[in-house]
Amino acid sequence: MVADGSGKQRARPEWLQQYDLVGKIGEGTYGLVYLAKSKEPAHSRGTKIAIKKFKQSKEGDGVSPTAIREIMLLRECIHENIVKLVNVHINHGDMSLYLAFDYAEHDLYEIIRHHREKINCSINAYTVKSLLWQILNGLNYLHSNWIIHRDLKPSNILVMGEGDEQGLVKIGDFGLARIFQAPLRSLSENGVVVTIWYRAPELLLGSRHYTSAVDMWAVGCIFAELLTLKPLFQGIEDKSSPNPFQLDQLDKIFKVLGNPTADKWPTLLTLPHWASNRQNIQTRKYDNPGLYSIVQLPPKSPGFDLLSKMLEYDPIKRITASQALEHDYFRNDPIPGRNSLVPPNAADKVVPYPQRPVDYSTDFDGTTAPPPPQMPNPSSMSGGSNQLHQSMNVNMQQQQHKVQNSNNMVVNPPVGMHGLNSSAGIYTQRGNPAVLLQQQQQQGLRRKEQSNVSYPGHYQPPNKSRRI
Ligand SMILES: Nc1ncnc2c1ncn2[C@@H]1O[C@H](COP(=O)(O)OP(=O)(O)OP(=O)(O)O)[C@@H](O)[C@H]1O
Repeated sequence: MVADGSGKQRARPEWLQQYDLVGKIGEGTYGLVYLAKSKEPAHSRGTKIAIKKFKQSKEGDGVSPTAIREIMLLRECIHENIVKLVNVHINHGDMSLYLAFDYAEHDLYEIIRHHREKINCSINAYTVKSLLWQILNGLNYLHSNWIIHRDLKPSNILVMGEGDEQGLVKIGDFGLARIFQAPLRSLSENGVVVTIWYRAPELLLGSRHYTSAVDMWAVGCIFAELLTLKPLFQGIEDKSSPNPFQLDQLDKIFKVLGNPTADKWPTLLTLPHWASNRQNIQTRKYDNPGLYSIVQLPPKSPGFDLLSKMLEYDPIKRITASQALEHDYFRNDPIPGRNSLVPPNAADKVVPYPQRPVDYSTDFDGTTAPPPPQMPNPSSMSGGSNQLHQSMNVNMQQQQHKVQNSNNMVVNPPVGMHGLNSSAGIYTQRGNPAVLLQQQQQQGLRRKEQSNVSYPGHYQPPNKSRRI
C-alpha cells in the first residue's frame, strides 16, 4: 500500500508488481517491446511476457479514449493463433500506454533470416505449410470478427518457443494499425522502419477502403517469402512527401505478376493513382509473369495455385482466409500440424532457432539503465545478467513510484468487457463481442472518413533496423 496525494492508502498497481522487467527485445513503429517475467506463483512464476510501451506523440496528446476503448475490445479476441493481450495499463501521468502480451520466442522475420543468413537452407515443406495454415486460421478468426490486421508482415507473425505451445503461430499487432493510424514521425527518425513490401496493389493505387483482402495479399507475400527466404516485392520507398505514390513498389509487383488490366480488375480504372499516374505506371510493360520461376513451384501445383489466388490483383476476386483454409494444398502431404517447428517425419531435421536477443541495459523509459545502486538480490538473479537484471528491477520500482503518483488505470484480464474510468472519460461495455467488434469496425470507418487518412505515409527504406 502507498499513500496518494490525499494521504489515503491505495494498492500498488497490480500489473507492475507481478513482473520482473528483463530487458528490451525490440522496437517497432509505435514503441518499444520489453521482455518481462512473472514473479507471482499464481501466474506460474517465470512465465515470460512481452510488454509493448507505446511512445508519446510529440504533441503529448496521449492515448485517446476511443483508442483505449478499441484496445479493450482487442482483449476479447481469444484464439489459438492470435497473440493474447493479457493486460492493458494506462499511465495517466504521461498518458503512455502499456500492453502486455503472451511472449513468443520467435517470429517469421527471424526464422526466415536464420535460414537465409545462418544455415543457408530452405524451410521444410511441413513447416511452411503449418505456418501458413495457422496464419490463415488466425486471420480467418479476425476477419470473421470484422478485424482487418492491415500490417501483416513476417515480424508480426510470432511463433511460440519450447513448451506446450511450441511451434504455434500467433498473429501479433492485430487491430493496432487502425487504432494508431498515423505513427509518429520521431519513431521513424529513430531508425525504425516500416515496410511497404506487403502492401496490396489497391492501397498502393490509392484505394481508401481497407478490406480483409489487403491481409490476404500480405499473406501471399509472406507465403512466397517462406518458400524463397526473400521478400517477394522489395520496392524502394519514395519518401518525397508524407504520403507519396509508391511507383517502385508497384513496378516490382507488375514485373512479377504482369501489368493489371481493366478486364481482369474492372475497378482498377477508378483508383486515384491509376488515373493520375497512368503514364508513369504504364511506361513499362511486363507481359511474362514469372511468379512460378521465383517461387520454384510447378504452375499446376496446389501450392502455386493457392499463392496465385492470394496474389490476385482484384481484391474482390482474391481468395479469402476461409476459402484458403479449404484449399487442396492443405489436404496433400505433408499435412500441416500444430507444432510447425517439429515435423512428424523423423527424417526432417528440427532446426534449433536462436532465442530473441535481449538488451538488458534499456529500461522502460528507453534509456540506458544506471549501474545498480544496491547489492543484487540473489532471489532475482539469473545467468550472467544479474546486475543488469537487478537494475531493471530498480527501474521498475522507480516506474511504479511514478505510476502510483499519476492516477493510473489498470485493467486486468478479462471475462467480458469491463473497466470503467469515468474521470478519464474512458469506458468499455459489456456485451456480445461480435456486435462490439462490428461497432468497432463501423467507428473505425467513420473515423477514417472524417480524418481522410487513407494510409500512413511514414515509410522508410527497406534496410530496416528493427532489432534492439
Ligand atoms: N508478444 C511478443 N512476444 C515476443 N516478441 C514480440 C511480441 N510482440 C512483438 N514482438 C517483437 O518485438 C519486436 C518489435 O515489435 P513491433 O511489433 O513493435 O515492431 P515491428 O513488428 O518490428 O514493426 P511495426 O511496429 O512497424 O509493426 C519484433 O521483433 C517483434 O517480433
